[in-house]
Amino acid sequence: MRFTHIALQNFKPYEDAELDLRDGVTVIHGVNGSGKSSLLEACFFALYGSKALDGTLEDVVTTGEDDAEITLEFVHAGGQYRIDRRVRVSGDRATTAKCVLEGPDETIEGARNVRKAVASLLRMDNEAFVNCAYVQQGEVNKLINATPAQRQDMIDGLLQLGKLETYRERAGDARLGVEDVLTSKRSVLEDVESQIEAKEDENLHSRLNALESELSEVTSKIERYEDQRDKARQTLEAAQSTLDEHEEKRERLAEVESAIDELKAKIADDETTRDRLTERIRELDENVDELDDDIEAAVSKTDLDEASDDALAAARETLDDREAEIREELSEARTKAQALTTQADRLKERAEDLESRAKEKRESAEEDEAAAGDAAADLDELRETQADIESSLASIDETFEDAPVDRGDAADLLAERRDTLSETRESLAETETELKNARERLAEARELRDAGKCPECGQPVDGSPHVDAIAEREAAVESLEANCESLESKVESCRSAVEAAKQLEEAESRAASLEDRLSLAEERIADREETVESRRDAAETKREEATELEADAEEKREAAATQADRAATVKETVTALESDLEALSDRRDDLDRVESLLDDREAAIDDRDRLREKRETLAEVNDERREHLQDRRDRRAELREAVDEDAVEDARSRKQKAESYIGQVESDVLPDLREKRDDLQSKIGGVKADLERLSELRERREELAERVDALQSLHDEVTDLESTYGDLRAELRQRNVEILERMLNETFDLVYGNDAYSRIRLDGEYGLTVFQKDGTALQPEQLSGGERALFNLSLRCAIYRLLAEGIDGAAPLPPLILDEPTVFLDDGHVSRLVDLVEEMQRRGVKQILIVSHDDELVGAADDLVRVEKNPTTNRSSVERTDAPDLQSALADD
Ligand SMILES: Nc1ncnc2c1ncn2[C@@H]1O[C@H](COP(=O)(O)OP(=O)(O)OP(=O)(O)O)[C@@H](O)[C@H]1O
Ligand SMILES: [Zn+2]
Repeated sequence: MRFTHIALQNFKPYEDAELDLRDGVTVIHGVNGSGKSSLLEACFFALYGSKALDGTLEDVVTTGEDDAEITLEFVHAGGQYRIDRRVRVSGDRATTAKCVLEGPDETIEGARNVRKAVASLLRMDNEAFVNCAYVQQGEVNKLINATPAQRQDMIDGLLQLGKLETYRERAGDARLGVEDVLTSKRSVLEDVESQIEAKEDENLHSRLNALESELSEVTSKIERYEDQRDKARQTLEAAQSTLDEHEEKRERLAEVESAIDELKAKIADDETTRDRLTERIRELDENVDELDDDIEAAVSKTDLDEASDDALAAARETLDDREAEIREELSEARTKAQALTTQADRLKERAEDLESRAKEKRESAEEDEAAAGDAAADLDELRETQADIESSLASIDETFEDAPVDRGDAADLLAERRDTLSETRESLAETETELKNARERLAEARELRDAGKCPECGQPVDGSPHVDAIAEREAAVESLEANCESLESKVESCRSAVEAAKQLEEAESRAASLEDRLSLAEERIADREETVESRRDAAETKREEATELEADAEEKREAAATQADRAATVKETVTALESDLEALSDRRDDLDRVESLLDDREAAIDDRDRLREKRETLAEVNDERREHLQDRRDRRAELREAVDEDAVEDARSRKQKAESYIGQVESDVLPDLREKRDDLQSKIGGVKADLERLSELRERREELAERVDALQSLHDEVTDLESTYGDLRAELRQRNVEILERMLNETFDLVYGNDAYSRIRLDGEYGLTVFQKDGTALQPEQLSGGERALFNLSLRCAIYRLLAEGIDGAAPLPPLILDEPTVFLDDGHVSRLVDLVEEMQRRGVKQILIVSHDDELVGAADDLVRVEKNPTTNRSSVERTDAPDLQSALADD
């Protein structure tokens, strides 16, 4: 197995690192803390995950980062493999977010699964890996200080000898299991044997014979008694049938007698009924006579010729015709009365409607009249207002007769005069300023002159060439003062002119508003005049309309009265016709009475005839009954003779005797015998079952004996197997111990080469002893630090070789990894270490990874890898230094 590539991201000090690993010796170098050990740890972690860590999972993630990723590629047994792991930190916990092993045949996911797969590929778990292939920094004493038992476990584990122990234990378990079964089967067999003995002691066959002969005796007794009993039953039955026969005859006699009684009673009954019928017939005859009288009286009330159905029908037809006529007339009269009443009502309604409309018109006329009155009053007021406004306007117009402008131009005049006033004021102000300046200049000139200087230029002067200047300035002042005065008076006159124009303007605007009011008043006057006229006209028209409507209403009322009168006349006709109908109904009632009397009479006659017939029938029936009665009496005489009392007595005593015999046999003798028989039968059944059980037990004994023999031989085999596994392991271990001891001695000689020690002994229990030349034994712990380091290296390399040779290339071992192996070594021993590395290579170790600063080891490298840490970012990087540059790289170091 060889690593081919490792890639890291945020693993411990690494930010982003990638490295191809090749065959041969790779030396990783760099200063302390640059990240060399971390690179090896990364390989180990990639293979085994958290189990490969001393610390916790979050330690592998670069402090301050959330994710770390590690990818390791390797070849193994000719296949390419790749492991990807990602660790994620969240909060203060880290978890494996991804873990995948891609192999040539399958892809495995999940940290546990990947770890198991790696352990089975390499045939070593993480512990075995550090014990064999990966010599960690500072772990010099681990194997030296271990107890022999720990060493034994470790080396047995690496050599898979532990499996033989497992098999031996399993064989042991199997042996114990077989022993358990064997013991229990044996005790069952003993139990069965003692049961057989007990059964054989019981003499089962002779007991069976005795019981069977007793049973046959009892059975024949039972048969005899049952025979006797059956005979008694026959006797009993014969007696019983004699008794039954007599009983039946007696019953029949009783029946005949009661039939005779019944017949007699019925005959008497029917005779009574016949008497009653005769009486009833007589009553009905009388009833018919009475009805005849009634019919005659009823007919006389009608105009019937005779009391017959035909005469009745004819009379009814006449009545029906008459009724039809009356009803027709009646319906006509009713319709007409209804029509007239309706007309009268309508006319009355119409008259009322017209009257109310006339009333409305009159009321409306009143309202119009009142409105006209109001308008007329308004009109008076408005005319007064009009006159007032007109006189005000006239007085304003008078004002304008003397004015410089006409009404309408006063506003313009005012504006014009105001402009003139302000212009004049401006001129005045300018002139005043000029005057002030002139006065100042005059004063200056006078001061200069008084100081004897030129008033013009201020230079001292002789004579008075500039006196003229002062006179000019005085004249200017005077003229300006005169201008001021005239302007002031002009301002005054302008101001009063403005005042006058203002008054005119005010009068003008007042006149405008008066004119507006005047035109408004005129409009309203016109409006009121129109209202007065139109409302008065309207009132007149409405009154005329009202008069017309009232006349119309009067007419309608008269027409209504006429129709009401005519309706009353027709209603009288209706009443008369209705009383005619009533009279007809009376006559119909008379006819009904005659008819019902005729019906009664017919019914009475029918009744009488029916009763007569019934009376006849009864007489016939009674005659028949009397004949039957005679028959029954004859039969009774016969039956009385047939009953024989002596025979009955004899049968009775025979029956009694038979009954008592049967009772005794059935209730005492037979049950006893049967019980005895059942008891015997069940005893025989018991003995037979015992015999069967005995033969079963004998069969079971055979089976058990066979099974016990088989278990015994199985037990012997399993015991053999158990001891074979134990022997085999001891033998193999002994062989391995011998080889390991040889290899250890070879390696130790190679790396130490000191004359003080003669050899190292590894005993069967993996105890280690070092012998000095003089034969004194030393424990490895007693060696010096450097010696222990060399001893440890020798032991590791020996184990590695043992495995590599023992496994015979079937599963090539992982690379040999040494972290700082030179720490305790002096220069001479470093050279020997180089020899050891070369020797290992010669012996077929394909890939060796060494972390070291040592120049000599660096020199022995096929490949040199340099690890550096950026001092500012504190992140490590890794770089391969190719062989040609090796020397120069070393020179810099
Ligand atoms: N989780 C982490 N995040 C960042 N840096 C870390 C982390 N864990 C360790 N380191 C840093 O990595 C460095 C340790 O690296 P390592 O032990 O590989 O150094 P080394 O080159 O083997 O040193 P030496 O020669 O002293 O053995 C230390 O500087 C440490 O601060
Ligand atoms: Zn280190």
